[in-house]
Amino acid sequence: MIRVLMSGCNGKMGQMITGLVKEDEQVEIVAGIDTYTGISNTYPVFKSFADCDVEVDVVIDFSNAAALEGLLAYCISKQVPAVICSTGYSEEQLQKIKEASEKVAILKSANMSMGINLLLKLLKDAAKVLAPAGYDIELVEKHHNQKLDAPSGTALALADSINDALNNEYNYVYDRSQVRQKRDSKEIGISAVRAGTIVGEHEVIFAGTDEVIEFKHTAYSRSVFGKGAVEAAKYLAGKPAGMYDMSDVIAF
Ligand SMILES: NC(=O)C1=CN([C@@H]2O[C@H](COP(=O)(O)OP(=O)(O)OC[C@H]3O[C@@H](n4cnc5c(N)ncnc54)[C@H](OP(=O)(O)O)[C@@H]3O)[C@@H](O)[C@H]2O)C=CC1
Ligand SMILES: O=C(O)C1=N[C@H](C(=O)O)C[C@H](O)C1
Repeated sequence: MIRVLMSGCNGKMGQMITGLVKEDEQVEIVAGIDTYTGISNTYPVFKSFADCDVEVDVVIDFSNAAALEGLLAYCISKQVPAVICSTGYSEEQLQKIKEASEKVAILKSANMSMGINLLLKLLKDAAKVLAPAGYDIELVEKHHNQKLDAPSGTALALADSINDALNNEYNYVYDRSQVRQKRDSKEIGISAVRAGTIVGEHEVIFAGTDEVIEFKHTAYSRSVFGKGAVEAAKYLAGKPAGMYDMSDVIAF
């Protein structure tokens, strides 16, 4: 049995995974970390990583960027791999994650669904054909009204995947409200909508002269993220130090 420490266990994703692993014979949650204490679980819940004294094989984190320091310190000192699914990290925090991966196994992914991870690959091919032909690239993401960060981690990952295929020559434009000039051809526009209970929608638009191609992914349930995270935890438990992502877990 793989013993999971669920970071953010009392949040939307933490509770989704708590439900999912009840049906899984290979994985059990043996402890949780959360600042919110309004939910009672079948496992002990600690307010911080420093308080956790339960032995675990892997951490799954769906909490908040503010939890990163404690998470990395715990994983390095206990030599426990981490599946990091939270979003909204600063450049400095991303660098800390990279440095930590030299000491312990880390799998970081802003989106654990199969669909988005396939899209990350497909977009590279599309961008290599369409960008040189003069197509403009825009991304629109839509999420629920409780989401803290914008744009979504997934939107940034999709833009990075496209930009990577285009020699990283593109700049990201998040807010056009103060812009008083025409669109530059080497930009990727990224727009965010926050409304209701939308689980997650990402649309990538390649717009040329008289022709538009759109790639769209819609998550109808958080289970697509939860299932991916549990598979990632099974994959990562026992792995040596290094930086991993969902392309290591999902074979296309
Ligand atoms: N990679 C992926 O596929 C996905 C990633 N996400 C990301 O996962 C994160 C969590 O999402 P979601 O479950 O919807 O959010 P929620 O706000 O529902 O849950 C987060 C939980 O973490 C707790 N928390 C906040 N700060 C800390 C901290 N410093 N230490 C410990 N616990 C903390 C929150 O408590 P409190 O309420 O007291 O703040 C809350 O209970 C977000 O960053 C989101 O973008 C979400 C879905 C899919
Ligand atoms: O906060 C969410 O809900 C989600 N966050 C992730 C992100 O920021 O990309 C993934 C998913 O879209 C849901």
